Amino acid sequence: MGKRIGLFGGTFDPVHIGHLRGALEVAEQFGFDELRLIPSARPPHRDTPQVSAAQRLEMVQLAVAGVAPLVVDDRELKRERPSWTIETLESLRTELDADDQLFLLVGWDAFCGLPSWHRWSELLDHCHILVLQRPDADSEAPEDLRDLLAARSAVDPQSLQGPSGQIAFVWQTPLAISATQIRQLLGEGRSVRFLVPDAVLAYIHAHDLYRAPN
Ligand SMILES: Nc1ncnc2c1ncn2[C@@H]1O[C@H](COP(=O)(O)OP(=O)(O)OP(=O)(O)O)[C@@H](O)[C@H]1O
Ligand SMILES: O=C(O)c1ccc[n+]([C@@H]2O[C@H](COP(=O)([O-])O)[C@@H](O)[C@H]2O)c1
Repeated sequence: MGKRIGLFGGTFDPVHIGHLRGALEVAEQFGFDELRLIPSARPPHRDTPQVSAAQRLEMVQLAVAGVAPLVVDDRELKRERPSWTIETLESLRTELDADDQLFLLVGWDAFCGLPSWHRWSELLDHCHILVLQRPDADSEAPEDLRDLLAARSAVDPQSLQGPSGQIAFVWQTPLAISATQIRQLLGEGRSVRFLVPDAVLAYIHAHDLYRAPN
């Protein structure tokens, strides 16, 4: 039987417990052999992050060290172009067996933007998509996703068959935490303890990240 591999891409500016708790819960529900967190080097649809890709990567590495099955995949940092997910999937597929199942985790807000992703109609050729709820997000799917949802949604997330091709909505503890909130708190000189792992907190302070310019 093929492996079950989860993928969770993000800007992770910085990684926080909304990402980490969701990732771990989904990994347990789906029995993933591994769940790869993939920091974007150059996120396609947003301004350049405040913190370098290398530092965002280091924070993700600190956050998941020793927390199986979460691991870090740094392939997007090695590409000299926007971090398009379709290219990440294509590159992963060249390393895997044909029957390995890939599950791309995306938060609801990211999922709603799917039709604007590079070559988006090809994504499901390579993976299943698992959508994580975000308590702070709107609940209506955009018009241009309705046909896809009607054709590809699985009623029971545990019933996803084959290496790719379906969409499922998954439950995880709702945590209304965002990296934006964390950057804002730090910019105001306030604490982000318990919103990020202690090792990430220590890294942020050691490198003086996200402080408002004097
Ligand atoms: N609290 C959360 N619960 C569930 N999914 C989340 C949560 N925070 C982020 N995500 C998802 O994680 C992925 C990466 O998110 P990202 O790194 O942009 O974090 P963010 O908190 O949304 O950042 P920002 O506030 O800077 O936009 C996206 O698919 C996003 O929807
Ligand atoms: O491939 C694309 O065109 C694309 C467009 C927007 C976002 N993504 C990916 O979606 C993930 C979440 O993005 P973000 O901006 O919310 O951190 C991250 O892995 C991005 O690389 C991908």
